[in-house]
This record gives sequence, structure tokens and C-alpha cells, in this order.
Amino acid sequence: MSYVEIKDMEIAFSTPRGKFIAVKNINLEIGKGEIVSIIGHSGCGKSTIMNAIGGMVTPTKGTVTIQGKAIKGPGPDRGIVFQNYSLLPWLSVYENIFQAVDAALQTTSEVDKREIVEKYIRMVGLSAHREKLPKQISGGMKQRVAIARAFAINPDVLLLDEPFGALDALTKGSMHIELLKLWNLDNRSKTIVMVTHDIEEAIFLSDKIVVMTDGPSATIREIEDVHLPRPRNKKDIVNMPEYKTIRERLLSLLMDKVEIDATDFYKGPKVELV
Ligand SMILES: Nc1ncnc2c1ncn2[C@@H]1O[C@H](COP(=O)(O)OP(=O)(O)OP(=O)(O)O)[C@@H](O)[C@H]1O
Repeated sequence: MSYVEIKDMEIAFSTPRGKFIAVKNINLEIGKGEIVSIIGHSGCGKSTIMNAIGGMVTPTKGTVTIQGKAIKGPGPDRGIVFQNYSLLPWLSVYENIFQAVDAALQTTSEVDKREIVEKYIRMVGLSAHREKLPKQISGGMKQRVAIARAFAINPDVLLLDEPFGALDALTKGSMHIELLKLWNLDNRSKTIVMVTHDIEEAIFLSDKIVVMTDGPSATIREIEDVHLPRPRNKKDIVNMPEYKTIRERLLSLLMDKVEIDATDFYKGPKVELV
């Protein structure tokens, strides 16, 4: 049985100009421990789908269930990481994580909560920076705090909305490895749904890649299964035939609209070259 299931989902917003259908006919099954990426052009409803799983947006048609139960709102079984980190600027690295753990794990003892926070700060390599405020650390470090915080509250489902979008390529590469390391240490039991614009990132991390059509009224265009062996190593997988096939496929699905027609370059009167 699938763990997260989206059935015939439509999400419409009321706007001053009337009803706006962001996504429709969305059907998606996600297994426990799977990593699934959602990819598509800007405005096609990727965040809207994530927000529906997160319980921040309610479908206007269809259902979203986790283990067969309809989602009624946000809950501690789902952790969310946004691109802008959403750290509290007046709290240290340690306190940012502790505050979330304290709120989510209410029946856990204070000593155990502190141990959990220590463990995740160590796992993302920030022990030496634990007393710093968000403004005193780099973008990559902030993102590591946000990811450590999400893992520390131990949600069953982790929702990552363009978590690495603002990072440079090198930092992004090491964050991919950190994420998979945390997922492995957790016995690959956490289900991860991620929004991304990055084809290579999607292939490297995912078991399944959901490609959206353009909005409005966007829907799923195709779902690509990624059978590349795990643990994955970027240097090795880029040379595998399956990697190349999936990359080509994703490129053709996403790039067919953005080809440049050379005849469009100059539309002025014909000029003689001398
Ligand atoms: N609360 C809202 N009210 C009205 N329209 C909304 C609301 N939230 C999202 N939309 C619209 O729904 C569509 C999908 O938005 P969404 O943020 O999900 O897209 P996205 O694929 O995540 O985009 P991007 O890649 O640019 O972040 C957009 O046209 C957006 O303007």
C-alpha cells in the first residue's frame, strides 16, 4: 500500500478575478521511505502540491491521505524545509533546533530532547557553530540547520520545497550527500518529497520524478522511475546509461517549450549587407 496517496486532486484558489485552478487531476502514490521529486516550470503548482501534503492547503476536489487517513492540517508527522530556511533570527543554531524539538516532542524528557538536538547538530557538522545566530553563518550552514531541525523532530514525511535552490553548486553537492546520509542513518524509513528545478539533483536523489505540465490547471505530465543503484555516487552515476536516458527524457519534457527559433531573431526590414 502506498504511504502518501493523492487521488483526483484539484486545488483552486479564489481570487479577485474569480476561481483560479492551480492544479487538477493529480494522482500520485508515494511508498514509505521513497524519495520523490516534483519538477516543472515556474508556477505549475509544485509548492501547492507540497502544501496540500503539508496540510497548509485543502484540496477543492479529491483527497490526500497518509497511511489511509485524510490530512486535516499540519502535523508533527510531517516536517517542512523551505528555501528561505525560516530560522528564527534571534535564536542560536542550537536554540532554533531545540525550540522545534521542544514543541514537537512534548512527551520526551528535557535530557532526551537535548541529546536529540546535539545528535543532529553533530550530524550536519555544526557543533562548532552551535551558539551562533543565523546572521552569523553562511547560506549552506543555515540550510543545514533547517534540515537538522526537520530531521530532529523525527517526522515520517519530510517535505522539502526547493531546499537547495539558493546554494552554490559546491555547497549544493555536499548538501545532497548530507541529506542522503541522514536518510540512510534513519534506515531509509523517512519518506521525502522535494520540489526542485534542478534535473541532476532530482535524478541523483530520487526514486521517482514527477514532471508537471505548465499551469494554470497544471497536472502530472509523466512520472519517471529512477532505478539507479544506492548508495549513489555522483561521479559514477553520471556515466550510467540509465542516468543519461532519464536526463535526456527530462530535458525533452521540460525544454520543448523553451527552444529558440533562429528565424525569430530579426524581424526588421530586410537589409543588404555590403
Ligand atoms: N494562495 C493563493 N491564491 C491564489 N493563487 C495562488 C495561491 N497560491 C498559489 N497560487 C497560484 O497557483 C499557481 C501555482 O503556484 P505554486 O507556488 O504552487 O507554483 P510553483 O510550481 O511552486 O512555482 P515556482 O517554481 O515559481 O515556485 C501560481 O499561478 C500561483 O500564482
